[in-house]
Amino acid sequence: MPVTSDDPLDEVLKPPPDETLEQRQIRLEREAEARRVSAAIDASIKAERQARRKKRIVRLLLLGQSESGKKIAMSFKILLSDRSLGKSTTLRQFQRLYTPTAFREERILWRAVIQLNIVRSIRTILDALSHPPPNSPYSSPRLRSRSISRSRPTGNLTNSPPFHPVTLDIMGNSHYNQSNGGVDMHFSYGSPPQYPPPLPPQQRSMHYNGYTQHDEDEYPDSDTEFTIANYSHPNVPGYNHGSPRSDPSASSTSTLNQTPLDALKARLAPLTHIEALLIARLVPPNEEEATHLAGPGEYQSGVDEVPSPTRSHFSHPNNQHQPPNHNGNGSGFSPGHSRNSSLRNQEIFIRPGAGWKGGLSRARVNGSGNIASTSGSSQRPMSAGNTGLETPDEPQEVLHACRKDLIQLWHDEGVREVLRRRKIRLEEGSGFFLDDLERVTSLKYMPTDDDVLKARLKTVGVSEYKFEMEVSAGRDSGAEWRIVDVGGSRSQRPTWVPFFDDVDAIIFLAPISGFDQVLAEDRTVNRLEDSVLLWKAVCSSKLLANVDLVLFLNKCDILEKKLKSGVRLAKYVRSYADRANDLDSVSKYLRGKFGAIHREYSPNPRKFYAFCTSVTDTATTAGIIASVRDMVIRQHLKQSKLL
Ligand SMILES: Nc1nc2c(ncn2[C@@H]2O[C@H](COP(=O)(O)OP(=O)(O)OP(=O)(O)O)[C@@H](O)[C@H]2O)c(=O)[nH]1
Ligand SMILES: [Mg+2]
Repeated sequence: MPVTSDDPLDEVLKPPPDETLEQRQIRLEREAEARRVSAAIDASIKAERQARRKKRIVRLLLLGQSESGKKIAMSFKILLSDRSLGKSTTLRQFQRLYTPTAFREERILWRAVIQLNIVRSIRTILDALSHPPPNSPYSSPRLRSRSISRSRPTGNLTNSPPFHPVTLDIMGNSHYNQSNGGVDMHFSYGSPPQYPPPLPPQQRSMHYNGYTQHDEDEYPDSDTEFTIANYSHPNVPGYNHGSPRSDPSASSTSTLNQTPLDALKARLAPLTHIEALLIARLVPPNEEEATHLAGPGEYQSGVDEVPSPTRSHFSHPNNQHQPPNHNGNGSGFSPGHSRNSSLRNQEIFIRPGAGWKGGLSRARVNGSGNIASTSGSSQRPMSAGNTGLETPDEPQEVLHACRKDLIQLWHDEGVREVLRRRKIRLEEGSGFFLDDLERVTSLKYMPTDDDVLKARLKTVGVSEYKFEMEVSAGRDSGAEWRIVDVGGSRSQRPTWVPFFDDVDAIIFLAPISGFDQVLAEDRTVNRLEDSVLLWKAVCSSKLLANVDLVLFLNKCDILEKKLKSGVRLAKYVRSYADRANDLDSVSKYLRGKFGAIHREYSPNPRKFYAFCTSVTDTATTAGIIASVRDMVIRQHLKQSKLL
């Protein structure tokens, strides 16, 4: 009696009813061969699985996803609050340390980013010169009156942003609340900010008072009271403006007259073309979003704190004031293409991954090279090298041709005065290369390691970078690292959630130098406060309850400069009171605060590791990254019961 089966495949696969002996023989041989191949595949899969088990995979998530976790994997995530605080720089540090060859070979690709950083800095200066503050150098009567009319306070708050008690969820989304109590992420402000602020600048503050205030000592409680000042700095002469003579190549520190200045601006007009060219090179053609042009506020931290009239011009597309252009009294820059001019405000960004590098690489090797793969050890750009003898490209040639004017502009005393009055502190911001113009505009310029770490390219999205350790690191040698980098701005934070799963450790970066600045995306929120809130959210997350947290209190180098220049933390964090205003005391205090939050908000007790970092500093960061790596590996091995 024939055996019946429910499987429709049986019907299809069964031998034909009129099969001859010869056909049967062939069929059986084929089936035997298929079984042999299948067994070989099974064996190979098994061997691969065993090999993967033996091979350690270190997953470093810059707020990104680890893999399934089925295999024995070292995985930890780097969680970074806010934007521009060093996630991508930390990633680059890992690459520099553990895949130095790949890092070196890719340095040339960063030249385009650095060129764009320079062009953007220059545009910031020229934009500022186009709208100089009243009675400052270069303010013609006409410009002066325009500037004054733009900068007058409105005298009423009808244009003020809504201002309510706010709850920040773990993703940084604000939820406005009617009440102020109960939930641990609530905080409130005592008074709304005035907007725009009155001129001339004067100290104005709003109070953040979300928690009970205590006197703190070495281990303060987690309640931090912030006073958010919208003017960040006292008018300390020379603050963050560097010395005009700091670049030995400076040809003069005199103030240009208006006419030579106009001539100089005209000579810099080709930078408009270069800017468009660089954007086209860096951004894939179909990435419409990423072609937005940056405005100054996005990459100079100095203006973030002041919602000045200049900023409001940049912030509101409908502002009556026309963007400057090279035909009028403008900066000499125009967007260089037909995009909406309001987009000039936005910082250029890339999707993470090496797509932009792939594009540049292809351009350089005429289509034959491609490093679109994110693997640091595979498919390197064929023409990349570290000889310093790279063929100069068009942007480099233009920058080289403009170098004297660029240097003169940057070292001009009148220009410095305008920047000072506008509170534009390029030196403090990201992607600052103007003190190195002589070097970086040379025709044979090859970015150094430090240059690559200093370069600024905003991240949007999530991407995993894989690389094999080139450098033997004890137990770590041969491990595969997977680092996921993400965009850190508030709008990007919802993309983090899926990556919270299956994590061994988190590195959280808090840019503590931002204590006197506000978020670009929400100018009612102090940057440090935002980090504190996000830290609380991460600590209290049940999803992450068993994950060890590592805290990087980052940008300590900028913090130190700020404190030394006379900016007092106590002005912004009232509970800091009359403690010493130096790096040691401030970092110790903030470390204590973050540690206390960690203790108070963690669902389960866990270890707390904190480091004061300047992740652009190669020497100090190397040691810190090595400690973190060892700690994570130890912890992982412990958990895997392999230790
Ligand atoms: N001086 C100083 N600059 C830093 C430090 N960390 C990062 N930077 C600079 O700050 C800028 C922003 O750093 P990124 O690493 O791009 O910031 P991010 O967190 O990836 O920012 P998004 O991509 O916007 O989320 C870069 O130009 C860095 O060189 C630091 O500790 N000190
Ligand atoms: Mg980034």
